[in-house]
Amino acid sequence: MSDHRNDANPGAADVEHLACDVLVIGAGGAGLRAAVEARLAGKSVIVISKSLFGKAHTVMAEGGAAAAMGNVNANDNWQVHFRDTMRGGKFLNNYRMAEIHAQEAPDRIWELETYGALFDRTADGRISQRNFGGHEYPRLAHVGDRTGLELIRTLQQKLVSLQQDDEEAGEPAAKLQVIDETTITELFVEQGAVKGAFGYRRGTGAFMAISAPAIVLATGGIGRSFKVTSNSWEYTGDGHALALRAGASLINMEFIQFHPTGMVWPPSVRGILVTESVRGDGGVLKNAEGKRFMFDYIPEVFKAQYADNPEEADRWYTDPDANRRPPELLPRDEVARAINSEVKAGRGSEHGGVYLDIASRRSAEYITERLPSMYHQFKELADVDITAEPMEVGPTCHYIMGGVEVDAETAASKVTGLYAAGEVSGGMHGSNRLGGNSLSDLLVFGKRAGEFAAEHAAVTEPPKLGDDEIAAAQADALRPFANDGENPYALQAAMQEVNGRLVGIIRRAGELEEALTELAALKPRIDNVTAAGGRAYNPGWHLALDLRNMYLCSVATAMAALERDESRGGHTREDAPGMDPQWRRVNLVASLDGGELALARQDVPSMTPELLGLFETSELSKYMTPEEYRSTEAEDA
Ligand SMILES: Cc1cc2nc3c(=O)[nH]c(=O)nc-3n(C[C@H](O)[C@H](O)[C@H](O)COP(=O)(O)OP(=O)(O)OC[C@H]3O[C@@H](n4cnc5c(N)ncnc54)[C@H](O)[C@@H]3O)c2cc1C
Repeated sequence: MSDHRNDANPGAADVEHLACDVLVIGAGGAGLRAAVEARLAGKSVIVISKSLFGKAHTVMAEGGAAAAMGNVNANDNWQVHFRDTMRGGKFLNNYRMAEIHAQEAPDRIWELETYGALFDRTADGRISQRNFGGHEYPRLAHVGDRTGLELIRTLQQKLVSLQQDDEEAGEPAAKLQVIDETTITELFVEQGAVKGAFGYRRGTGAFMAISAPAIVLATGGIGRSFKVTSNSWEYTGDGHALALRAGASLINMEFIQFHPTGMVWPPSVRGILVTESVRGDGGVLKNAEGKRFMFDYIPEVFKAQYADNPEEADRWYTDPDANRRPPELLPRDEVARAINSEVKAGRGSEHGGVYLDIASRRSAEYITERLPSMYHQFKELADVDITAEPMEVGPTCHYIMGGVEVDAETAASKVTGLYAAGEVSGGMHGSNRLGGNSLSDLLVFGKRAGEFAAEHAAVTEPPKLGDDEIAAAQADALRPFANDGENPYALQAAMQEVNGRLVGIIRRAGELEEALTELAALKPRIDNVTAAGGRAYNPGWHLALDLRNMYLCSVATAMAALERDESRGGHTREDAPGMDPQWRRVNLVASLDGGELALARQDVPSMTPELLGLFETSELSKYMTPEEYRSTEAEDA
């Protein structure tokens, strides 16, 4: 290895140059599905991944992928899935995305089996589907509680098969390269269109510039901006920030999902996810007094669908058509708030959570067969045998509903040639995502992003990157070595502390203002963050570069959370409880204006009469203004 890689001041020659038709940033489900589609369209593709290939969040997904295949309950269909998704998102969803998602998810799941996936089966040999919060029927296609592993394994296998098809290039992977352990730090843009990206190899610190007329962002979420999170180290909002800096917009960044059940003990594992499948398969939540408390927290809008007594709730598992669902399976925002309230009222568990009990309700064989990863996770990390004793759980930052504003049909952002799919995109889930809807979202819109990125590349001249812009990106990446400020870990901890204390599950206007002031005070410190040592294997330097992305996302979230003075889905304002129908018509759109974040209000597009007709007027009236749902009645008539 040449010694330049430890040099904090290399010259412009120290940059590896690559080119392709479609550059995919991120190798989770969305990125890999996009890459498959773009390659199938005949385009050359490069996939970049910050972590090891195969180690994206998608691989961690446990519960399953939601798709209305109707295998377990024949009453299920795309219209019911669409309704559930809109209800879960409290009707703020981009309705067209929710419609496309519900319609196309079954095909994307079946297609995966043609790529080699094998989902668990029903007794009659069809793909099995399990219950999950907010889904009216069993809908999650799954492989035990390791569904994401099967998804990633299959997509990787498909990529490898596509790498074998290019004899003319001489090198099998020439037209479908995967470059892992590489972080993209900047996008190159000219006259409103993307033309490439800049990054560095994490192992060596070597720089890379890739020219491409079409780029798909598939970088996942922002969880690492919070201390207690189910997200792993690489989720620092890079794609969100890259999009902003390139001129794209982010919508609804105030909506962050705190999953109700993360581990709370021991401290070293706090935040690690406890899958919702535990509740889907019969687990119930109890407080320190042994009370099954969720019956006390069923909101008015959900009373028709959720049982108000344990007998009916338990009967639902064997006879879902004649009984209402257990309240433990309310959408995640409701359950997380309920747990928060129990703990606050002094009825929490020993370590500040509540109890999740499946041991007293299902046999040990059932638990170890249905939830093998959970069994091992608790045994190894907490020395708890979940077949014999309850788990201690509490809310953990899990998913961001906000993200890059995209066109529903094409996944295109506002910047020409820039597409976004998966968790980095916004709109699909409205104010709250239903469990299982992310894996299906990333398959449906990953495919679309790949398809339309390939289409754009086909009609666009290969771009050229200028030496000056590459040198500027390189100088930005090297700045932490020349700075004389603070350690990046201390700054990340400070930012996490502000977000956790002031922008968490329950928010108040005064605290959000305080958060914005405290974040602003962090800005010059982040600009002056210092990296010590050389460029090879230097996680401190990597974090120093990630910090500015976390900062932009944190400010966008706090600004939007302050502006939206109502409570909806993953945004709860103690000083503005309840949903306001006027706010249901508003998306908050963040963009950069002269380097500063600016927020604008934008109308939520109205649903078509056909889609509105899928709901009872009595339900629409809980979310919409009278003019909105009455105009529907008039159109229907
Ligand atoms: C523990 C856990 C369990 C979950 N269970 C479920 C479930 O059962 N069902 C469900 O629907 N959802 C589930 N989710 C959510 C779901 O897994 C994620 O939302 C989804 O996988 C995101 O997929 P993605 O393709 O958008 O991004 P990811 O899978 O998160 O992949 C992002 C990729 O981008 C790369 N990347 C990031 N930044 C950069 C950069 N700057 N440069 C280059 N590469 C970059 C990363 O390295 C990674 O390869 C779960 C999430 C977690 C954390």
